[in-house]
Amino acid sequence: MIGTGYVGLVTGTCFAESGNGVTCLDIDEKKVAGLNQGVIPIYEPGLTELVKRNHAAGRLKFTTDPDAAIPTAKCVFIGVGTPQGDDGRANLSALFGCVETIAPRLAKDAIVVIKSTVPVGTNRKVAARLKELTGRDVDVASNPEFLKEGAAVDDFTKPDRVVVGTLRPEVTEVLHDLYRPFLRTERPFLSMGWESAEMTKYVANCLLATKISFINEMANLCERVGADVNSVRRGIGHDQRIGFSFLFPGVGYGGSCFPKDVRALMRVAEDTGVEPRILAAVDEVNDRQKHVLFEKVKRHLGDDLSGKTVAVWGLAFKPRTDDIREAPALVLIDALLKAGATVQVHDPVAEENVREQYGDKLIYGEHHYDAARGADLLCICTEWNEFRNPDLDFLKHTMNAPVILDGRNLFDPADMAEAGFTYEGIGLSAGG
Ligand SMILES: NC(=O)c1ccc[n+]([C@@H]2O[C@H](COP(=O)([O-])OP(=O)(O)OC[C@H]3O[C@@H](n4cnc5c(N)ncnc54)[C@H](O)[C@@H]3O)[C@@H](O)[C@H]2O)c1
Ligand SMILES: O=c1ccn([C@@H]2O[C@H](COP(=O)(O)OP(=O)(O)O[C@H]3O[C@H](CO)[C@@H](O)[C@H](O)[C@H]3O)[C@@H](O)[C@H]2O)c(=O)[nH]1
Repeated sequence: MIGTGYVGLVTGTCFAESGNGVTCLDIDEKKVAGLNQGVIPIYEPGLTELVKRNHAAGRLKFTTDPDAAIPTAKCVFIGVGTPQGDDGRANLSALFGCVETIAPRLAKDAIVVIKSTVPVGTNRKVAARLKELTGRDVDVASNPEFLKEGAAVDDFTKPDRVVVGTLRPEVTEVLHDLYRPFLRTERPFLSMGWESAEMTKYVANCLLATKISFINEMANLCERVGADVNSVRRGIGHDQRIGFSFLFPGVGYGGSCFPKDVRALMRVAEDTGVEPRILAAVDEVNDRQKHVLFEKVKRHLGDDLSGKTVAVWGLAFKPRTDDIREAPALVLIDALLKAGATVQVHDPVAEENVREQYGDKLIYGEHHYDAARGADLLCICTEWNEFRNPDLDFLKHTMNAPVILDGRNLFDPADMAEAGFTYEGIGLSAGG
């Protein structure tokens, strides 16, 4: 397994858990040294125990040495990052770097499996490059990953479906066998061509992102017309054609996937002469949504925030992860700092990552109540469970003013008014 990030470490560990011998290869020496000592570089529920158990059992190894990982492998999974490049396209330099590394070391019948999210055409290019480098046809399979951070182990071991794109049925069979332990209870294993598998990953993410931007736009509209988006959600969600999932309004989607994948598919569309109108709107609505809380802050405290203290609860792009890539909270924090505010923050697990980026520009509360102490206003950016039932009386008396701007709609406006708070969510109305 090449790459020990969210996808690589979870995939490698879960394959080891189902009885396979897995060697994880990464270029990050610190990460690999840590993993060999049981230090898990990311926060992901349930992962630490699995890594430690399989490492101790000798089924899961970590190395920076390609010679220790590649020559004996029957399948070589590539799960390195494919971040957004300068022009919005996916940057595939790490992926093709791996191809150069593995080519001279590949066993004769090894299958190369691309797990990273890659634009259409990439598997074909990888196969062509491997042929140039090895002088033979190497089996290449597309196997996009659909796990969510914060629920990665669960998603991997109980997938809604597994998608593989291959050229040969024999390759499909090897991957089917590998995934069989996770496919009991009739979970589908879907085999298709390279291009379809590559597109499936982008289409899934872009549709989910579209739902979020759509409901965010509707929430903003609800606010203007005095409707309540939660009531509207109930009103539409029971229609089985619509459903309830992924229609929670908020401060915009973040993370290492949706933002970059929407933009990468836009570039693919443009490159092939299709104008990506919906994708462009999804991206633009999301960028704007990340500023909605700051606009609300200014309405409450004015444009100049010097001398004001603003608290921010939740820094990760979603709960149960320490990942702050493209996190909406950071857009808010940047705007608050620029306007002169003192910013006091708390996140149950992402604080260390934020500290690396912001240092002493922020005040870090050990507890969420510490971050709110003395604040003129509290913003909520991530729906961590521990934020859902605060001691409102305590909060009211320790804040400088009882004002909450809730980017995740954790509370009922009527309850908050009764508790003596000025409270605004996203698209909420006191009338319900
Ligand atoms: N994070 C998710 O939830 C998620 C879910 C599904 C798919 N994906 C996709 O999976 C891929 C990986 O994402 P991630 O979040 O796990 O990335 P990540 O940034 O967390 O980890 C990538 C790892 O690859 C390593 N690496 C980079 N170049 C290398 C090389 N040449 N050899 C060995 N190791 C190398 C890095 O050191 C790092 O440890 C991306 O394409 C992403 O779009 C991510
Ligand atoms: O109703 C919703 C659902 C999500 N979000 C936001 O959307 C972002 C992404 O959330 P989520 O999808 O849960 O997390 P990711 O870990 O980014 O997972 C997505 O991206 C992965 C990487 O490609 C895919 O594998 C997953 O299937 C896909 O859900 C977060 O900022 C959430 O706050 C909302 O605002 N409203």
